[in-house]
Amino acid sequence: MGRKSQSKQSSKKNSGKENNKFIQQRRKELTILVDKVLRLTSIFQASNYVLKSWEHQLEINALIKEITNLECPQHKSAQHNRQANIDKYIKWLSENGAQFDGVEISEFEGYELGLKAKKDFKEGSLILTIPAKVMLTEKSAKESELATFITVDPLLQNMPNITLALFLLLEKNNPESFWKPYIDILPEKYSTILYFTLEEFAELKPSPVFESALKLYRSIARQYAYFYNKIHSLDLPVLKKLQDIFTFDNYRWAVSTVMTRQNNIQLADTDVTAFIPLWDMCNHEHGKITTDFNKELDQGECFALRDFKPEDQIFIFYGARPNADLFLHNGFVYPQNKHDSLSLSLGVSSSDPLREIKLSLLTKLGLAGVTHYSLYQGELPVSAELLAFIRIFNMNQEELTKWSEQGLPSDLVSSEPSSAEAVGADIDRRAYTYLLTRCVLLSISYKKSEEGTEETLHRKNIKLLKQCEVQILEGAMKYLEDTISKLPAADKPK
Ligand SMILES: C[S@@+](CC[C@H](N)C(=O)[O-])C[C@H]1O[C@@H](n2cnc3c(N)ncnc32)[C@H](O)[C@@H]1O
Repeated sequence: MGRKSQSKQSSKKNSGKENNKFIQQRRKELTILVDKVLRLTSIFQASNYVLKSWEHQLEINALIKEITNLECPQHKSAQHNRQANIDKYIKWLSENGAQFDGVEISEFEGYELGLKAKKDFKEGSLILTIPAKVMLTEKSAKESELATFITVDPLLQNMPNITLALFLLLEKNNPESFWKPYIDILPEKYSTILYFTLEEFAELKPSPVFESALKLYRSIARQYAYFYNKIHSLDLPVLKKLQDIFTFDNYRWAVSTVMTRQNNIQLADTDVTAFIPLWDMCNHEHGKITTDFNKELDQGECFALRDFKPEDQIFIFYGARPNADLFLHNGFVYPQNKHDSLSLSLGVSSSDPLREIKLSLLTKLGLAGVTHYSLYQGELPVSAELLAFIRIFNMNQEELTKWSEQGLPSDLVSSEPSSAEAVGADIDRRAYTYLLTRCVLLSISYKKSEEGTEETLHRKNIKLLKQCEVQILEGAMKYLEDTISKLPAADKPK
């Protein structure tokens, strides 16, 4: 061997050593950061936690930023063009028995991809059939090499959505994956809150979704830290495969894919979390559930929720879910949402001298542990539970004693005229006026809230969400004013 090639080899060896040293150093730094995330996200969430949650978020965000800086240079996935992968996807679906005659995948402004009708579909007619074999499910995960980890991990045993996210990551990294054509048409990133900047989180205020979003982010950061530790400490071949691909960025992608696309299907009498290809290309509109799993034919079936004409976008109904839920878990807001509601945080203060008796009445009605009540969009904004709470909250000692003497004071949880009569206009006037004041103050706080100027998809969604919440408040204020004005004149003082 010549001197030149010897020195080449030794310099290669040296650079290999350097590289190893660098990787080890990076691992060490990551382990320290991940431990900090785990500790921060495990802090007991006391009742005054809300006050601290923002400070907490700042700390967690700073750590995650350091983590992604260390992780990402090596593992940034190459940009991919979804459109370019559609043909292969369609071929794979056809070859595996999916039926979708008269339907094509197309881009729609404001929706990314969706399904387009190429022929007439009458309401109730069959649009798609998707055989179980192309579905990527928690069952597929349990039958894969991931099973060795699932059986020893308590979190995975109880959380099929996380199992599915880890399985998706493994399959994404497997060039031979049966689901490769499916995985290749998935979005590269999402508009879920896992992709929000700190400024965007802050702009959510005063929406109650602000707290839920921080909570969700903390929970995913905690999961990431938990699995990072497991993946780098347990001696399982499948975890070795995950070591290089399990980054925060990849985990939030996998979790967001699950959040925005998962479905539940009944396989052999058990509920299974699944990705259903093509079906999950349908965007949401108001309607009814028209998708089902046909056990006999072992396939998912999707029927038209209304008439669709050629060139129309084909929508499905994602279920009766408020915008807060769609925003948090699906990364969009549906302004015409007939199932929208606003969550109000209400409780009896620890300094209230009538706290005990109020709590005991709430307990009788099964409302003792309830900390949030819904205000609905539409004609009847006050739920029965909210009405019961505001009635009890506004009672005096004498009224509380009287209502406590009844076995089950069910009239309190009803807005029927006979119940309203039993409760009396005095209590209801105080109750409705209290709620009206709450709504007025809340709606003022929305007007004062700050908004960013840059119009990103995240900001568009935040703005829409807050507009929908203000609409619910305005509807409720109108309803409450009307209701108060129709109450019988005040009872004469005794
Ligand atoms: C099951 S996927 C539907 C296909 C998706 N558009 C795509 O490009 O892959 C659900 C996602 O589609 C988008 N989406 C669905 N319905 C929507 C709607 N009514 N308005 C805006 N975006 C919607 C949201 O990003 C949501 O997370």
